[in-house]
Amino acid sequence: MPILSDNEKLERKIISRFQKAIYDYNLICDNDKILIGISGGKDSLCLVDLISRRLKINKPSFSVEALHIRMANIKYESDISYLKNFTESRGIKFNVVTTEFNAMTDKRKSPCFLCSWNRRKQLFTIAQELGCNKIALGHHMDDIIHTTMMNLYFQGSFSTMPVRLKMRKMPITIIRPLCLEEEKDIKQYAINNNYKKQIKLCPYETDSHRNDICLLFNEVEKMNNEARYSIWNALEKNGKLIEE
Ligand SMILES: Nc1ncnc2c1ncn2[C@@H]1O[C@H](COP(=O)(O)OP(=O)(O)OP(=O)(O)O)[C@@H](O)[C@H]1O
Repeated sequence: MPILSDNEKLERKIISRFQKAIYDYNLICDNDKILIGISGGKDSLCLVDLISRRLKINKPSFSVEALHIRMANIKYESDISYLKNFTESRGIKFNVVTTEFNAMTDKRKSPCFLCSWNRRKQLFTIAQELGCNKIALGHHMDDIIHTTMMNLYFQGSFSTMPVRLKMRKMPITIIRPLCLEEEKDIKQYAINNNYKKQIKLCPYETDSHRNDICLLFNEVEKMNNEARYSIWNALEKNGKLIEE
C-alpha cells in the first residue's frame, strides 16, 4: 500500500464523503441536467471541482452547467475570468448574469434578504431556461447544522436546509452535494488546490446571528466532538434532510 500524504488523504476523504452524499441521498440520477450556483467562494469552487470529477464516470450519466449571478447594486467584486476559466477548464459551461434589486421596495426586509431572494429567483429562472431539472448549491454540513440551530433558537422550529428539496411550484430540485463535508476540510482543500480567494466587498455582509451560532457550535463541539453527528442523526431520523 502506498503511503499517502496528508493532502492526498484529505482529497480522498472529501471525494468519499461527496460520493456517499450522492449515493445515500440519491442526489444525482441518469439524465439529470444540473445547474451549479457558483458564488466564487471556496465551497462552490469545491463543488464544481467534485462534480466535474464525477462527470467522467459513466454512471449516472448527467450534464452540468454553472451560473454566477452578479448584483449590479452591490459592490461585490467577483473575478469573472477566473471563475470562467475554473469551470471551463473542468469541462463545465460557465454562465454569468447581472441582476439588481431595489432595497426601497420593501423597507421591512433587509438588503441581505432581498439580495438572496433575487439571486434565488434568477437561479430558478435560468435553470428552467437552460432546461435544468436540478440546482446544486455549495452548502456544507456546518452550514446545515448552523441553520438547524438558528431555526431552533430563533424560529421555534426543528428544520434545516434539506440536502434534496423538490420545489412544489416548478420542476426543479435543489441538491446540496457537500452536505457531508466539514467546513474545515473544504478550507484546507481550497488551500491545497490554490483556489483564488474572491475579494468580498459587500457592505451588508455581517449576519451576526449566524456568526454567533457558529461560535456557539464551536463551544458545543469542544464539549462533545461528536455533536455534529448527533444533530445530523436527529435531522435524519426525523425526516428533515429530504423533502419531496
Ligand atoms: N452570486 C451567486 N451566484 C450563483 N450562486 C450563488 C451565488 N451566491 C451564492 N450562490 C450559491 O449559494 C450557495 C450558498 O451561498 P452563500 O453565500 O451562503 O455561500 P458561502 O457559504 O459563502 O459559500 P461559497 O464558498 O460557495 O461562497 C453557494 O455555495 C452557491 O452555490
